[in-house]
Amino acid sequence: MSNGDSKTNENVHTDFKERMTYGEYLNLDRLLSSQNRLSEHHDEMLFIVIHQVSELWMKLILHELRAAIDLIREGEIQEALKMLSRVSKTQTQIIHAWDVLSTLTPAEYIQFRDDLGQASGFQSYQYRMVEFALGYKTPHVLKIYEKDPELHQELKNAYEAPGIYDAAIERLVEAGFKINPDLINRDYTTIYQSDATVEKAWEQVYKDVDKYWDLYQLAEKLVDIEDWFQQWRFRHMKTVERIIGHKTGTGGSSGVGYLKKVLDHRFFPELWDIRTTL
Ligand code: HEM
Ligand SMILES: N[C@@H](CC(=O)c1ccccc1NC=O)C(=O)O
Repeated sequence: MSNGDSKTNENVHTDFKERMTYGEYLNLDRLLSSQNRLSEHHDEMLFIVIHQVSELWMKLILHELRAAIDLIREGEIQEALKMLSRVSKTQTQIIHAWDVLSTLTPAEYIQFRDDLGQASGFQSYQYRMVEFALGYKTPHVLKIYEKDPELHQELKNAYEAPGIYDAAIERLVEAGFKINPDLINRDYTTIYQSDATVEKAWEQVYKDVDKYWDLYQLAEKLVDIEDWFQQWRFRHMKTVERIIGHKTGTGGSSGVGYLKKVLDHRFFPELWDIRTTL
């Protein structure tokens, strides 16, 4: 029998866990020493924190989206819906960040803008991963990361993988709808184009909600996510307009003009079109 002097590995682990502090668990040392201002300007702290908070929320969104895509592909719609609800709630949080950032005036921002060099949100790889998961695959985006092979590979994998809408279309096929065969195992590196057979299928789902309850709920969750995503894009564009007007962006784009143009893109086009045809 043990006299209590020798501890098993499990006990050592438990002891560490018991002594572990809040700060250790959350890695706060690293998290809270990562707000390194390049200028002496007071408002640069706001600028950094808003971006970091947004990136943290994007980390959660990606975590949930990827798991949801896998579950949809496995036919576990109800479990996926729970994750997608969390995604859209998180999107509302990121959108509220724009209210805080709007307190930054053009006169304040211009004082540290030059210090940012060519850095730009354009380079946010998590943002691109979210776009990829939602099926928006723009080839110019991959080039940005060519200098970092590991990251480039990770993005390329996400670029080549089916997005959430492809997974939803697989479910339509599985439910017995006649879907254009070109869409099955299509080249996922291309941006999805609206398709008449998919539109017909969604129309049926919305006309017979009781029969297709899971698909109907999934469709509405996708609409939520696209809606909030577009609202994020819109608030970004308006905040940028209010802070830098029509100056060109540090990332080399035309600025507001570019951000307005991106707003034209639709992720799940048929789910919007059926609102008219129903
Ligand atoms: C003062 C605040 C901000 C300004 C003036 C600004 C400006 C811009 C501009 C001009 C672009 C176009 C690319 C370029 O040429 O640089 C851009 C892209 C982008 N920004 Fe911001 N931004 C601001 C805040 C933010 C914040 C808080 C985020 C959150 C992470 C963000 C994320 C992005 C992303 C993801 C893109 C790429 C959008 C796309 O390609 O569709 N930006 N931003
Ligand atoms: N593109 C912005 C700069 C900017 O906003 C930015 C710079 C560095 C890191 C993140 C940024 N945020 C979003 O684009 C500009 O043209 O002023």
